Amino acid sequence: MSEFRQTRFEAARADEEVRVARVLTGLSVAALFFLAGISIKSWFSDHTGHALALALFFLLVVLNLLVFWRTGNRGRNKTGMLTIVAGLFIYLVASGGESNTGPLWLYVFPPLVFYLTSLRTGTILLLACLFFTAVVFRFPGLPFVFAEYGGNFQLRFFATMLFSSLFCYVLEASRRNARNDLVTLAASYEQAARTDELTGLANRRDMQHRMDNEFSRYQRAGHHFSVVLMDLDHFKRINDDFGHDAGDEVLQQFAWLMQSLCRQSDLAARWGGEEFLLLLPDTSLLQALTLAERLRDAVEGHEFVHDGQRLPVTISAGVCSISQCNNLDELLRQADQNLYEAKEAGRNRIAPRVRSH
Ligand SMILES: Nc1nc2c(ncn2[C@@H]2O[C@H](COP(=O)(O)OP(=O)(O)OP(=O)(O)O)[C@@H](O)[C@H]2O)c(=O)[nH]1
Repeated sequence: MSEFRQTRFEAARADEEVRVARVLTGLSVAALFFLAGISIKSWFSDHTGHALALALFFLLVVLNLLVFWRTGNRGRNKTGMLTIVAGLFIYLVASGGESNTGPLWLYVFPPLVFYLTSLRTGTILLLACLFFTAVVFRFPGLPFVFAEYGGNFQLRFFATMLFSSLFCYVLEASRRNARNDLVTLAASYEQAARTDELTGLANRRDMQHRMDNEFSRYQRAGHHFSVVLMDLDHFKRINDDFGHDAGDEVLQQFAWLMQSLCRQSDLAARWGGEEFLLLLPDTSLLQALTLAERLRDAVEGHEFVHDGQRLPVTISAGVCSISQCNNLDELLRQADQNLYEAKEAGRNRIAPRVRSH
């Protein structure tokens, strides 16, 4: 998986976590209403023990919500809620709830558990719950079991519960697959929107975005940066003399050469047809001039070959540092002016020329 796609997946996972936390808060509040309602009803139906047990679960849900609001720990909130719900279901199955209808609440568990956890953890938790239910059904004489269920109910409960669990598993698995496909698709479209198709470099839009960020960084923390605006000399002649394919190949080879000479933190972009822009973070004018000269020299020395023919390729470049300008427009204008001067001065050179350079 490419680094870009990996980042997108991580961002999607983070979004999902926030969404799940929001849904979980909603579910917790809904659970509070249900627990309070049934607890009050049980109290007035003289099922005091059941009413108190539900009130205890009510308090646990409140406590879990308060801890979450205080700490913002989503993982603990999820584990807390799952533990409470599992505890509630164990209690309902073992006690029978009101009129032995307790196990019916277990149907809520499969969708909840698959939504909140991974498919694997969900399956394990669900199997554990079903195992506990089977023990309660099979051994009604155990000390913690207060309910006895008929054979018919047991059979139907297990059959429907298994079907519901399988169905929830399949639904959740396909939801996750669809989400992953969407993230992959979105990542590839996003990458395409930021990349120049021919050279694979960043395109103008992406470069503009990165320069905006770099300029904010400069304003905030004073981190200097420089740009190198480059243009292939007499590129039209290459197209005219050797064909458009030869021109394309030169652009690709030049892009490769440029990237091989840059640092990982630098950004190389195709700025226009045969114009390229290098963004050099934390780089002074002198350092940028040195890099530009190295690149010019490398291009001059590189053998650009197409169909066995050597192509005459050189570049001119205009260099500028943000320390000389007030804003990005001025920076680009100055780099362009310097490039123009390099062309005027005879091409295959860098401007401005400095003594030490
Ligand atoms: N093969 C190819 N050519 C391109 C591409 N984009 C722009 N060009 C060509 O680049 C040439 C640029 O020509 P000019 O603007 O006259 O510049 P130049 O010939 O490089 O001359 P100077 O810049 O003055 O040195 C044009 O012929 C465009 O058609 C591309 O993607 N592929």
